[in-house]
Amino acid sequence: MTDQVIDVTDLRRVYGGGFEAVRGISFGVGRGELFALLGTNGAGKTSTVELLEGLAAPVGGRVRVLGHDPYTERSAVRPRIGVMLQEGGFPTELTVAETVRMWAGCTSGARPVAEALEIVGLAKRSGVRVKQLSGGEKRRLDLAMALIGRPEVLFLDEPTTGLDAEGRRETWELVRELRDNGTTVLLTTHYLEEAEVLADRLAILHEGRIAAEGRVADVVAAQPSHVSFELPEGYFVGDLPPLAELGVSGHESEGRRVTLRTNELQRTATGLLLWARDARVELGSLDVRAASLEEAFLRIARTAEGGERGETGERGERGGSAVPFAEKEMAA
Ligand SMILES: Nc1ncnc2c1ncn2[C@@H]1O[C@H](COP(=O)(O)OP(=O)(O)OP(=O)(O)O)[C@@H](O)[C@H]1O
Repeated sequence: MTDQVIDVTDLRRVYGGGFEAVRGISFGVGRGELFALLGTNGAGKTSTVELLEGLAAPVGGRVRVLGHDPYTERSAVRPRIGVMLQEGGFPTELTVAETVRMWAGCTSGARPVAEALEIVGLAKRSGVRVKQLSGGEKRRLDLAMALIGRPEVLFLDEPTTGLDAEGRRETWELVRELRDNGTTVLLTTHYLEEAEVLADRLAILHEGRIAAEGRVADVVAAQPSHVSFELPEGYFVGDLPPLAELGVSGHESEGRRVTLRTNELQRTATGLLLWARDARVELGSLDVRAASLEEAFLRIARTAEGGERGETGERGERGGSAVPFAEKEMAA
């Protein structure tokens, strides 16, 4: 008996017209873990999650949720999972309490309605019609529905879209509590900060493939840091010390603006500043920036669009590697 609650191997999904939306992805999510699926638009997040929820059958590969095939063994899986969709689409004339009660009536072992509303902070709005709720309150109602059956696994599809900063933070707090109480959570989101704050591990999907996967810190650590600056009139990149000696792994320059990429930020920044001091060079708009998840994400998107100048843009190993792309070796 393994504690792998979601187990995906070489999963593939092809739509009617022959379009391959999911191109052989593999990942696992352990019990009580919060796993985030990030991706550029059209990367295949929803297509993947629908396979995990058992809404469609894959054309290839294997999915197991709680040890079962969610499509062919739907009745074994469905009562144990909760799904929060992007658009709940509930009748808007019913009140909040009526809506949850209706849903609870279709769910075995449902929580009491009042408890579900209390969890999502809608207790005081129970008598209000759904059409009168704010966008954020509607999202919380969607979450109440997903929680009604005390799910072991919770699928959250863009749970904070449309929420203001406070609403987003409240939802994060709630999701964290659920995870801390043992619920396994699979989250898709466009908000990098959301993944950074919540996820134990994440995968970045691009064009149906996993471009990077791992703990947030590992995905970030696989990215280079940047030092950018403007050289004074009459200076060029060639006037800098040999870049390899500064620990630089790649660079771009446009006019006098230079950006250095490095996995040794302190060495690069120190070497550059010592050179500038000794050469009496004033570096303009100096910006020293450590790697971030946003950088990892943008880099995947940019490289896929044709590659950054001066880079090879090779893909790293799929699934399990936190290293998305190889850096071009710098010639000294
Ligand atoms: N029913 C369908 N028929 C054909 N192609 C589809 C269908 N649904 C989705 N696609 C295509 O599959 C690809 C992946 O779509 P999907 O909705 O899974 O991406 P996503 O990562 O969830 O995107 P987004 O972040 O924009 O919601 C897209 O190119 C999309 O146009």
